[in-house]
Amino acid sequence: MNIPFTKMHGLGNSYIFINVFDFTLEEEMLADLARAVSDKDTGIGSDGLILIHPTEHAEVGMRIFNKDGSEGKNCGNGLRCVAKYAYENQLVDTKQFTIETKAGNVSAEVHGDHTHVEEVTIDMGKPLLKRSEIPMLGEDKEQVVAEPFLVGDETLAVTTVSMGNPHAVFFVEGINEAPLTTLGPVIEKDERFPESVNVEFIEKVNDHEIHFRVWERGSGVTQACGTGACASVVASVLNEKLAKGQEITVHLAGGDLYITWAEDDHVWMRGKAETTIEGTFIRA
Ligand SMILES: N[C@H](CCC[C@H](N)C(=O)O)C(=O)O
Repeated sequence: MNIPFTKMHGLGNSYIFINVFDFTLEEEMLADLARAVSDKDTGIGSDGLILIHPTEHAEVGMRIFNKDGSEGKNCGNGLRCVAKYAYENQLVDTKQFTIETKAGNVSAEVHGDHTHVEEVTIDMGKPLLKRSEIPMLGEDKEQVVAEPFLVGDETLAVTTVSMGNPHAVFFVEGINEAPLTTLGPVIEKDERFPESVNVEFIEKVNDHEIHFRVWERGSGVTQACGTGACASVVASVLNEKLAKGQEITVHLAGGDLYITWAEDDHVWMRGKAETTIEGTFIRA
């Protein structure tokens, strides 16, 4: 089976995009296909697979699959790439449009023209903050903010935020020493998170900047995570480290995202999206 694809990334968080407006993929092959295209040796190499699909609920739809084949419900870097692709390939004819995700619709605005979109702004909607909405097990209380979290022989302080997908955010001193590859995979699969969890370690730089590193559910260490950057700004405001209504520069390994948790509770994300490869994946 010859499958046309486009490889794109948001700050180095790369996905293989397949436009299924005019190309049919069977549902039962998607998890295996995500694993296959993501493999750097036998596939194309990426953090996962994203389908760009028609929908009656928005101008365009996005489904995201992680490197391990699991399906996520939202993807900030993926959304910016989908918006770029949709406008450049004239799936949409306006610069502002909606994109359907498994977590609901978001609004996108592309910056550029039909020949090249440089940057995209997404209204990611409102974060979900109740323990049961993350979801996270434990006594049901309004929010999980700086809650003691025993992992191994360490007691960390966890703040949880959902952007339609679950995030566990931890503040560290010295981002380059964050226990990303040691505690990341352990926390990801911790039984307190029945749907697993994306794990972020962040460090405040000043009132307008944070450093950010991520261990992603189903993909491991990635260069960037848009929903994680949104969750990290929300967590920082909840911990009174940053102020609501301010644009925050989030320094991710792959570059900077500009995130604002607005007074109306909507989270805004602005950043680049880039295309690197167009080709055909040959699937036995
Ligand atoms: N990299 C994505 C997040 C993928 C989330 C996925 N790992 C999951 O929730 O299972 C982003 O830019 O938001």
